[in-house]
Amino acid sequence: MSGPLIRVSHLSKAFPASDGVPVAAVNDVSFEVARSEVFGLLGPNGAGKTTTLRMMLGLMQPSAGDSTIDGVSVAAHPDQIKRRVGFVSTSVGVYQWLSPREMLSFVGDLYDVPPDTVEQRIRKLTELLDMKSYIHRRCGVLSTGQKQRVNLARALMHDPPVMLLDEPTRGLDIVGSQVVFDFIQHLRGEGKAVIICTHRLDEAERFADRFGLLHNGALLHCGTLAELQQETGAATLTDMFLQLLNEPASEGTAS
Ligand SMILES: Nc1ncnc2c1ncn2[C@@H]1O[C@H](COP(=O)(O)OP(=O)(O)OP(=O)(O)O)[C@@H](O)[C@H]1O
Repeated sequence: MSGPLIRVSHLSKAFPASDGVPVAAVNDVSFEVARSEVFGLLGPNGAGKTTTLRMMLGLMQPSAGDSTIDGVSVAAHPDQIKRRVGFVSTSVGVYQWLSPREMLSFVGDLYDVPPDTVEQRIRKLTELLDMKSYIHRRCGVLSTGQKQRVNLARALMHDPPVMLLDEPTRGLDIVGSQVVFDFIQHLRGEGKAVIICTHRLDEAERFADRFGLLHNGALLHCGTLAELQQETGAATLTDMFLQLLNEPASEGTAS
């Protein structure tokens, strides 16, 4: 289908708070991501990144707005979203007692991928992510970097058009991080639409095509690095953020 693979429109989430004033975790956020495009959704702690991803995945009901993945609305068809999205997060664990091979095969079954295709994909992903030496080892004994490779492979087993990555390099060394960057390049080459949430602004600057800067639930800036530089007058994403953080907080509570 043509048009952006991801369309987030006027997405909002307010949480009730103990003092009675609701917290606007996400406030009227809209953006789009095209095929083969990598979008960096960036923001300091508590900016609303994870809440945005959770709503996009259909794991949390928005207070307002909607998001569509490959033309399918999460509000109308939450059950159809998971087939269209791969999700990588450091908090999504691997199954301790299964080997990467068994786990990938299990995930393929879960998504009704035909057995021949499951085998093909396991072979391809094992090669792509260089997992051959530990593909039969129990996941529980793998290193953090090896587990993350299994997680990346798992997210691609059902070959979704869209990939969401939440802090994919957290806890990884320079080699592990490079594996993630290469994986992102691979996704781009495969025509996926990719969203990455990260605090590593230096990394984001290297691999993302466009950026959305979230602060207190609001998307304050959205565009390419050149566009953001022009808009904010700052040279780097880090400088842009320092500038944002120094602005008086006007958001944060729902109206
Ligand atoms: N279930 C919840 N109930 C109440 N408040 C919540 C809930 N989930 C998130 N929040 C609040 O919403 C705001 C946004 O949280 P969110 O986890 O989306 O931020 P984030 O940008 O992912 O932060 P971080 O980078 O620290 O992971 C925070 O103020 C958080 O405390």
